[in-house]
Amino acid sequence: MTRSLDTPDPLAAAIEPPENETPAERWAREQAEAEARRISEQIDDQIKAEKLAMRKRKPPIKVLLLGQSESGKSTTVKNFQMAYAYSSFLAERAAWRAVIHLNLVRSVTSIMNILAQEFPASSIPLDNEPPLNPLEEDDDEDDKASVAPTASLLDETHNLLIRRLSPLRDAQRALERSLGAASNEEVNGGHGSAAPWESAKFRPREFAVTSRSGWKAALNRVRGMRDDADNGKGGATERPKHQHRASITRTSEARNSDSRHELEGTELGVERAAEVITSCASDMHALWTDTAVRAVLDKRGVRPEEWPGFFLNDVKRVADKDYQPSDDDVVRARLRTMGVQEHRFIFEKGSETGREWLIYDVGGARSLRHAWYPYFDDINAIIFLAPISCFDETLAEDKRVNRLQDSMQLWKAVCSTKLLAKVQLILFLNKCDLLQKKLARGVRVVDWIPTYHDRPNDAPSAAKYFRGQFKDALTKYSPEPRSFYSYLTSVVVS
Ligand SMILES: Nc1nc2c(ncn2[C@@H]2O[C@H](COP(=O)(O)OP(=O)(O)OP(=O)(O)O)[C@@H](O)[C@H]2O)c(=O)[nH]1
Ligand SMILES: [Mg+2]
Repeated sequence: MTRSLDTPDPLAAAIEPPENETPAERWAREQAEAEARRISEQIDDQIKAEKLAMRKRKPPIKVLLLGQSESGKSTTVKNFQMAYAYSSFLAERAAWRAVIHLNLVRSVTSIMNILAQEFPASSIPLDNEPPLNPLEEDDDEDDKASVAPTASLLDETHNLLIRRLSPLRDAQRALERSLGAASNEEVNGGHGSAAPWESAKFRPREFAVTSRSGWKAALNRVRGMRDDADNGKGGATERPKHQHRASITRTSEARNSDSRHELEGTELGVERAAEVITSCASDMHALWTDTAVRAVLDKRGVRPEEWPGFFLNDVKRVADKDYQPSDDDVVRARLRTMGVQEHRFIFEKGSETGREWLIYDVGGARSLRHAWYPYFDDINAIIFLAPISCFDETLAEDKRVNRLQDSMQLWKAVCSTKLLAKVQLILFLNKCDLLQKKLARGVRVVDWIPTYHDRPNDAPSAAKYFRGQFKDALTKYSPEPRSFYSYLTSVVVS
């Protein structure tokens, strides 16, 4: 449709001064127009300044964390976040409660499974899951936990105690359902190479969840709903800052938009589990402090204190109905990483203030390593974690493989990867605290690593020896010479 030229222009008519405008009205109108122009120019200037700052801003630093499962990668991210971007750590802290509850319940049900074996004609139902020890699977013939029952140290009171604790199995299942696949420590299909990416190159990047998506966002939302309900507020009220943050990533939105119904299911599971945990608090404490129970665990060579995510020493606090995780609890909590997680931090202090860091935290189990390769491109540094306390342990996913040996194979593969030839490698020889404890109680390195020969069986000597092995591998396998940076670390204060 065309407009005839003598039809008045509606836009011009709209901004034309009104007819019969008085001088006072005209003055007011001109003032308003001048103010509008000033605001518009101010916005233009602001946009220009932001564009300039964006251009000047240094590119983000990209760090990839590598290492076998349970080497401490995610714990390193938490430490990093706590030290340099504490507000984002704080925003996520409450969401860890469900993970810590699951860690606690898992320890208890694992101990219950071990104790049940002390009652040969036991009427105590043995659950199929979880495994006897989160570090071990229960079908292993060599498993120390499957020692044949001898004259039992336990009596009917223990039997009753275990029965009273049986609701924890439902709580465990509810928490596992709520937290999803990452809550399951068993990794299937892990047999094979230490560096499966070598035969799986050039795969597209796997779907990456950010630290603020998935389970954390879901649980944060759940908390938000609960808070709203507690406060008698509707869903439209302003949510805490971290929930806005959770909703800005598409991935979290996509996952969480499923349905309110599903989230309510999650909420019910987590909250119901918390109630069960609170009601079992004194029985859990009684179990853990019972001398006969400790003697059975000792006899079977089981050391729950060394399990990842061990909270039984804090049972009264963690099982309290008003429990909120502390910083330290979050660092000690264990949740397996699935796929590759991208963490984005803006430094809040130090000389790097304002600088953006991207940290990629990978799943370290053998079956998850094929997903690493796409992240080797365009990376500034790799922090490689090798837990050196594990010299006498085997992989959860392949019981034939010694954990230290697996770390070494992985390190050699990373050192020799051509795509990483110019990338700075930083080695964390981690879990030094556990190494110290292990050697102090008499475990001998030479019994597991014959080339250790007659060196002193203390932590500094063992760490020095392991460090030397990793350094030699770097020199031997790097496509071109590069410096060796290594640190002895304990990323958890124990
Ligand atoms: N005592 C002690 N525990 C540690 C140390 N580093 C990590 N842990 C614990 O070991 C467990 C596993 O650590 P994570 O950081 O989850 O391991 P990960 O490398 O991310 O494992 P995946 O996600 O399976 O690849 C957690 O419960 C940590 O608290 C350490 O230096 N000392
Ligand atoms: Mg992890």
